[in-house]
Parts: sequence; C-alpha cells; structure tokens
Amino acid sequence: MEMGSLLPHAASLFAVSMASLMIAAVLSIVRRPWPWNTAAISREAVLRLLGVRLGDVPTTVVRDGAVAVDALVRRADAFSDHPAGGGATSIVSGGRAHNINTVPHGPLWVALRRNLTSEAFHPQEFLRFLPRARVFSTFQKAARLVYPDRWKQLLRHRRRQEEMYLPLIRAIKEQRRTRGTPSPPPPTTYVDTLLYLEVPADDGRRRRKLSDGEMVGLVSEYLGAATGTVVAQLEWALANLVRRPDIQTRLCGEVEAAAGGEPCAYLRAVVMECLRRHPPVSSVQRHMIWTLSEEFSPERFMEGGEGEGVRLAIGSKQKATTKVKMMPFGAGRRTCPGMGYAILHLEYFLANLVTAFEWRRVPWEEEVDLTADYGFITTMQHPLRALVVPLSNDRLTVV
Ligand code: HEM
Repeated sequence: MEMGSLLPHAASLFAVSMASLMIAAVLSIVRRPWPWNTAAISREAVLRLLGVRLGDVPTTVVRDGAVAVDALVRRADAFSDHPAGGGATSIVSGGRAHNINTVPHGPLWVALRRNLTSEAFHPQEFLRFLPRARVFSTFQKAARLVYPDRWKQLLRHRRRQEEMYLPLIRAIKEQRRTRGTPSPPPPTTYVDTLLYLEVPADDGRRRRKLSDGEMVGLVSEYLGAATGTVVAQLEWALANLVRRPDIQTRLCGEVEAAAGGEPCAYLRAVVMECLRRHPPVSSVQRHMIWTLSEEFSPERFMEGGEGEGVRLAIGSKQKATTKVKMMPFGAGRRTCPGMGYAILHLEYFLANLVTAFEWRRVPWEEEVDLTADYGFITTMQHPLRALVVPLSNDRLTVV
C-alpha cells in the first residue's frame, strides 16, 4: 500500500482514537465505575462503534499441518516470538515486560528457558483472569482509563503473588547465605536455580542477576503452567472415563497387568486422545490441526488406528511428515519445555487413579457435561462430579 493512501486512514484513526480517549477519560473521571455496564450497551460495544478495539492483535489462523510445521520449525527465525504479553506481563514479571512465554526469542529467552529445562524440573484464579487482561496489551494508558477495575484487579494479583512468593524466595536466599552452600549449589528447587542464574544485561554484553520481582513472575509462571494444565487435563480424562466405563475397564486392566513396569500403550493412547480432544492451552497462537472427531476414542492411537505413530515433539531436525497431526504443546523453538514432565505426571496420576478407584456417574445427576470454558487454560465449564468407589472395599464418595 502506498503512503498516500495510508495517511488519510491514519489521520482518521488518530481522530477516532483521540475522541475515544477523551470520552474514556471524561467517563472515568465523572462516573466510576463505567456507567454503561448493561447487557445492551457494554463498553466493548461503545468502543466498537468508535472503531477501537483495545488489546486487539491481528491473528492469522493456519489450519494446514504441513504449513504450520514449515512455519514453526523450518522458518523458526520468523516465527519464534509469541505475541507481546503487553500490559499484564510487564506487571506480573516485575516491570521487565517478560516471562519465558512472552520474552522475544533471543539471549534472555535462551537463559531463562535453559535454566528451566536443564536445572529444574493454583494460582487458578489468576489464570482465569489473564484473558481479560489482554486489553492492556496495546494503548495501555487508554485501557487503564477504560477498564479501571480490571487494572486494579491486575495490580491486586501482582501484589498477591509478591505476598505469596517473595517471603519464600527471600527465606531460601537467606538460608543459602547463612549456611554457605557450594557454588554453584546442587540444584534443588526452581527458586534455587533462579537465585544463581545470570541473564544478559540490557546492554547485551554484561550479565546480571534476576531481581526479586522477576523471580516472583517466573515462579508464578512455573506453578501456573505446570499445575493448571496438568490438573485440567486430568479432569478431562476422568470425565471421559466416567462417560465411557468400557475404556476405564480396559485401562485399569492394562495398568494392573503391567505392574512389572512394562510400557502401557493404552494408557499413552488415553492421554494422547485427551490431548487431542481437550487441548488445555487452546488459545495458543499456533497449535491444533487435527480436530476431526468429537468422539473420545483412544483406540485411534493404538496399532492400526489413524493416529498410530503421531508424535508430539516436533524438533528442528525432524522433517515435516503426515504424522504431525496435533500440537497441544506447540512446536518449534517455543514448544512447551514441560512436555515430558506433563506426560509423565498425567500417566502416573491416571494409572494410580484408575487402579485405586472406579469412577462412576453420580446416579441422580445428568450425564457428565463436556462443555469447555475457554480461559487461559481450557477447563470444564461444569467441574466434574463423580461417584468414586475405592476398589479395595465398597465405600462410596462423591467428589
Ligand atoms: C498438559 C500439560 C501442558 C500443555 C498442554 C502445555 C502446553 C503448552 C503450549 C501449547 C505452549 C506454547 C508453545 C508454543 O507457543 O509453541 C506452552 C509453553 C510453555 N509451557 Fe507448557 N504445557 C503443559 C505443561 C507444562 C509444564 C508441566 C510446564 C513446566 C514445568 C510448562 C511450562 C511452559 C513454559 C515455561 C512455556 C513457555 C515456553 C517458551 O515460550 O519458550 N508447561 N505450553
């Protein structure tokens, strides 16, 4: 597009933005909270009328598996940055604008990511709030005027993270200082690794320690990414087992028979099917290709099924193949570093839960509802309620 044709457009956008800024400013001063908080006239509707969508980031959806893999793996130089986390992230990562998930691909990302993967291996409310904080991604000052309550909520979340994690981080720091650990110490906790980590300084030449505020953000990211996703996925798996006692019986039988430690193909197939059918990170801006069937059928991942041999890890050295059908953990450089850890936990917990209990539908309730709640992590809109029967005796519990 030529500059000439852009200018009038830019000028009118500027005028609209100025107008909306003024309206927002006046409204926030004159009447708080926002006066049009009704279903009919929402602030989103008013802003849409003015042609403004705060936090809106242009999105391209790629549905073709080969194209997605080509972009993420072979053209990784162009596609290794996640969309800027913007307002929310800079608040929760101690004013430095980035956690591992949002930092642009470069030396700081390498240092933080390598530390997580090589050195270490609930805040649910905050995870649920995150999508709403996207309005602060662009025009943050304007967004703060338009959404003052949301902004306050974001600051409250950050303060709460500091209250929860800072005393623990400082206690570990103090312990290391007074007890005199060898340097570098044997890695024990993620906080330990962060205390000793040195990341590139802003000048790109020197190295620096992380600030306390940054550590609070990273610990929070770790807990959120590691527990929220796995717990959500387990709940989806159990919900499907309640609906399909045949799958549950086969799974339990396989795990019991494999008490000697043999690999459990069906257990892996159940986990894979759950990741296909209910990927917990649905909003990831590069991810799910294979959404063919609504039916929960682990058999598709067994020998002879259409999912046999489907891989989850798609490294830079592997070729794009027709077997790349789903990427619940993303792909390319920014692929989830916790994938192995997550699969291990999912299989471990699921194997134990189905051999210790039978999971049944609560007889006086409707069939388990699989409607999803697409927040930052995709959870069940109606949390699972099941009749849990210990397999060793016949006590019943509703959970
Ligand atoms: C079922 C469990 C999990 C799922 C489905 C999942 C999914 C994802 C996805 C889709 C991404 C974005 C990848 C991309 O953009 O290409 C991601 C990133 C990330 N995940 Fe996970 N994850 C899970 C568990 C975990 C665990 C257990 C940890 C920590 C131990 C973790 C830590 C992270 C981190 C730090 C990132 C950001 C990586 C980066 O930007 O370099 N995740 N995850």
